[in-house]
Amino acid sequence: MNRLWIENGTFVTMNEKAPVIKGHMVVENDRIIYLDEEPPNPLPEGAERLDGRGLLFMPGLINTHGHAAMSLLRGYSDDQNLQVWLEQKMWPMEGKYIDADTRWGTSLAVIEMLKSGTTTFVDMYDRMNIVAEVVEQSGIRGVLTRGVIGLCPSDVQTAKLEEAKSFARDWNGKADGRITTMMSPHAPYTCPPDYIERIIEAAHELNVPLHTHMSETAAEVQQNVNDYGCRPVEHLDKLGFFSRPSFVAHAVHLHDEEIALLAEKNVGVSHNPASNLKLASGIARVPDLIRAGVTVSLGTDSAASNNNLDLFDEIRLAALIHKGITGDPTVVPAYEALKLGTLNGARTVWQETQLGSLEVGKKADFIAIDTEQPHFYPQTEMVSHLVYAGSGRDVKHVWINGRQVVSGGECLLLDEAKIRAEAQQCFERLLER
Ligand SMILES: N[C@@H](CCSC[C@H]1O[C@@H](n2cnc3c(=O)[nH]cnc32)[C@H](O)[C@@H]1O)C(=O)O
Ligand SMILES: [Zn+2]
Repeated sequence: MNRLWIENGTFVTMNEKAPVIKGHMVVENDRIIYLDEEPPNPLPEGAERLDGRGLLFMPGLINTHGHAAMSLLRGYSDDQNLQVWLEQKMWPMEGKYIDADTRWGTSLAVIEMLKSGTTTFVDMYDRMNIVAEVVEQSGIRGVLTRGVIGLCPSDVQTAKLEEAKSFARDWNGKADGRITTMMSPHAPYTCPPDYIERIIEAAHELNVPLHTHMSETAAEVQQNVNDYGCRPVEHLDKLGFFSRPSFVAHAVHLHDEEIALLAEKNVGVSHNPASNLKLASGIARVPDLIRAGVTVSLGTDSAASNNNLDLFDEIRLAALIHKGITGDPTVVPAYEALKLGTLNGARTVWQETQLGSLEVGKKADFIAIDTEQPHFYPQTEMVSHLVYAGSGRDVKHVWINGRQVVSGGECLLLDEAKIRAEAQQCFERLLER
């Protein structure tokens, strides 16, 4: 049995009953078994002890949308809109990817996420067996899905669908339960309606949730109206997408009725503010979504449209841009922003009972922030400091499923120098290929 006793720490729990606790936490194997102001009594036998002074402990961040392997394309195409970026820049390069690119691109993304405090990430990509292997090895938690683009002959569509099904079936619950799977049409504009229906049917068959990109740009919404006579929300609803547990990425361009429908059907929204700003897609109606009762969480999208995978940036952006665009400084206050990156992420990926807050009985997925730095002083409103002054660079230690995966800012289970070197080489070879 493994026990860890953290003494005299500050815990931002994200549990509304006791949001900040100065005290002690005990982890046994993969779970939190004690969290209180008083020291545990009796003292946990044989526990490793950690002096929590100067550290702030909080739940690991949950990144609910991304494409990890695209980190190889960081900086490859900046300052373009989605359509040009995707069709003229990303797809041609991704078409040249080989297994090694996915492996080292994903590994690069995973070390970046771990070191900046993300303990669970959603990944929609291809060659997902490789992604799952990286997840297995790195200790991170992944909600993984083989996204499919259906702009191809029907035999290729079928082959991709079968690959996505096998992946979802084979890897669900693997890596000590750290991996769960979903099915995903890439987007309504890249998958014909009958293909989306087949994907939904497969999700029913396998009993897994659904994920997709939706209403990211105004142009995409207009195209949907031209092609199918309705906007993407209605389109997906008619196809039966929301009949399964599901969440969508972006949801930037929404009418009131669409927000109401997402709330009614319990569809989560992964808000990706940096990616949406950089590709000039727009700004999602986050305060309205929250007010309507939609579960909003945060995603980085890929490093090719962000350009980093530090979820603290998304938290800060979510807290700032909606104030700016609504003219109301009370929207998305600090605690709410932090909740989007933690508890709401857990809710979005259907793991709210296990993740997203520090509570007895939940999984031990948590991070330690080094608060002995000028930007955390005076040490008063620590939630405010985390959101408005903090960043992923302040993360010192990370535990996932009770296992320490980052110590003193270094990944314990992955060779960071090798990953950086391999990623560099992969990119150079991609350019030559
Ligand atoms: N290559 C697969 C699809 C993989 S899903 C991941 C896809 O999402 C694309 N992608 C990444 N970011 C975004 C975004 O913000 N909006 C739409 N697509 C994106 C990315 O370029 C990649 O092609 C196939 O052909 O079936
Ligand atoms: Zn995306």
